[in-house]
Amino acid sequence: MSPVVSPLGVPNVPWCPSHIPPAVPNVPSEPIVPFCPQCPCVPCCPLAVRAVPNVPLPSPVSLCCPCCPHCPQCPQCPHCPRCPHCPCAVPAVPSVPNVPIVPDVPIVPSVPVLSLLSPLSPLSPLSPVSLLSPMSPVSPMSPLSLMSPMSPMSPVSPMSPLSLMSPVSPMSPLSPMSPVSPFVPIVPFVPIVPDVPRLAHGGAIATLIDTSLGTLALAVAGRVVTANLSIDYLAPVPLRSVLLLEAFLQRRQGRKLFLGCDLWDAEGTTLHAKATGLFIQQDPPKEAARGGDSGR
Ligand SMILES: CCCCCCCCCCCC(=O)SCCNC(=O)CCNC(=O)[C@H](O)C(C)(C)COP(=O)(O)OP(=O)(O)OC[C@H]1O[C@@H](n2cnc3c(N)ncnc32)[C@H](O)[C@@H]1OP(=O)(O)O
Repeated sequence: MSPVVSPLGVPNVPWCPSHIPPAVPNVPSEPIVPFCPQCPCVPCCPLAVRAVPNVPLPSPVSLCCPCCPHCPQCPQCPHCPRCPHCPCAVPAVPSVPNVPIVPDVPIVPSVPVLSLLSPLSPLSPLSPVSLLSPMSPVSPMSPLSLMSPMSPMSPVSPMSPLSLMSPVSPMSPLSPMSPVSPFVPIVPFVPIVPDVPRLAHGGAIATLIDTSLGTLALAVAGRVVTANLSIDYLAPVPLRSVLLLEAFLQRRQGRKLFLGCDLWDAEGTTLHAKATGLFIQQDPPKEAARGGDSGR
């Protein structure tokens, strides 16, 4: 009997009985199916986010399954984040009023495993790093998600696609005048290839940090670009780990926003990285803003 080979060339990956097998040479025509790259089912798809035991389920939830019509029938997928029967599905996020939407903020390109959703931003589901409004459908292929718990140490649901909100006042926009604006997403990294122990790529972590800090800067000052980003990688980040990123505005000088963040494991016990970033406000024009403070 030939070894089962997945579409990604990984042998011995469990098959999903709910899926119709593609025509693969030398694969027996038994009622077993290689994992489906379109299916986020936990046991059979490397793109899935593993369920974390003892994590309270978000409530209320909005249920959707935009990408995989087979998931609802799949008995092996009780924790599929996109399955209508899964209580771990995307939590409903109320709209955030009076937050400026900046549609043309440059998006950091091309980290294929990242997709970031923000309640502040319009839908961009096809971007490698995409922004979703809270009322928008979830990017179906998003294997990376961020979620805001109510406090940095609270239990989190790694199954939820990203929402970025202030943990202090999740329903309120960040105050532009606030000296510190904490900002706590949760980030599960998942591998493209299953069951291969690897570490998260430093560039992916940098993208995560840049985007998270940029989102905070955007919430504070509108359209911004990154001028400087400095990261200390303190401990490796295993794939499939769930992370907690806490970002804060350190100070603001005219158009310049100095931000910092700490990247923890989900329990808040291991500090994986620390970073600082300088973001430059693009609006208003710099000459008008130079009426404020200066200094590097
Ligand atoms: C899921 C949701 C996602 C949502 C995601 C949303 C957020 C996305 C965040 C990602 C954003 C990016 O990655 S953007 C892509 C990467 N970044 C870029 O491409 C930026 C390229 N660089 C530039 O465009 C420019 O150099 C700027 C804008 C940074 C600065 O040019 P400028 O506008 O002419 O301003 P300029 O006068 O030179 O500088 C303004 C002040 O900043 C200081 N300054 C400028 N650069 C630096 C620097 N590297 N280090 C220190 N200080 C600096 C200057 O001394 C000056 O201080 P003083 O004299 O006033 O005191």
